[in-house]
Amino acid sequence: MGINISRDIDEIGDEHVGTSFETPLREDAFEMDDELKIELIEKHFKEIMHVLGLDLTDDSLKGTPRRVAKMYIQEIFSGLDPKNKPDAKLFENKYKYNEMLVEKDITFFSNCEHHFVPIYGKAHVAYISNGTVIGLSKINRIVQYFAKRPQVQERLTMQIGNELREILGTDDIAVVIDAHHMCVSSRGIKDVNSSTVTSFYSGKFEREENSRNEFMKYISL
Ligand SMILES: Nc1nc2c(ncn2[C@@H]2O[C@H](COP(=O)(O)OP(=O)(O)OP(=O)(O)O)[C@@H](O)[C@H]2O)c(=O)[nH]1
Ligand SMILES: [Zn+2]
Repeated sequence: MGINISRDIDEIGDEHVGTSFETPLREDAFEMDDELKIELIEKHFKEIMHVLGLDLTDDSLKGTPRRVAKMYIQEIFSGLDPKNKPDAKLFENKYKYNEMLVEKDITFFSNCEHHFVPIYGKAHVAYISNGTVIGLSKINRIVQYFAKRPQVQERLTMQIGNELREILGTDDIAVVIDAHHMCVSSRGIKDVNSSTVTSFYSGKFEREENSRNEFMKYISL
């Protein structure tokens, strides 16, 4: 495929201003297949290591550019590609369970889009059924899918909330994320104790303090 990555990077420019909670992606982001992406990242990561002065003939280092490239595409940034989006298995709410369902302490690992170092923490999610029920593990999978992108925590929170709202066909969704940013702890200000809390409330969770308080009680933040 004749994709010139240097040209593509130059064309991004400085003007891109995100207007929503969508991850800012180039329009042709999915024209490259995974193998080509891995080859290109390998090539460019090799150059970064070379510039750092590392000896790429060293036994332990020579496989690193490809390892990093595979890890980016197949693991830590796999959530950029919609083909990796989890199928959400839905069931009819036969038992007429009308209270909130809370899936809490969902551990996730993401990466900060400003520094490309880890963000890790817990997501807590609640919804009130509008006739359909989602398989529990699918909630965790949705969190993991959006975490596997370069992220800011605000956007991650909103992407999870919005996806659940669409899949479940209800506005009654709550998401709280409590996370550590290694760009804050391991470099820069080097604060190892602070964490960041973000929330998404819609429907009853937005309107009714009682619903929010009940959710808070369950996740005991
Ligand atoms: N709002 C928000 N900011 C984030 C998130 N992750 C990292 N940041 C911040 O993004 C900012 C980038 O600021 P810059 O001043 O361009 O980067 P920097 O010079 O490396 O800043 P320092 O981290 O203060 O050294 C930093 O303040 C980070 O703490 C996030 O999820 N949400
Ligand atoms: Zn950062």
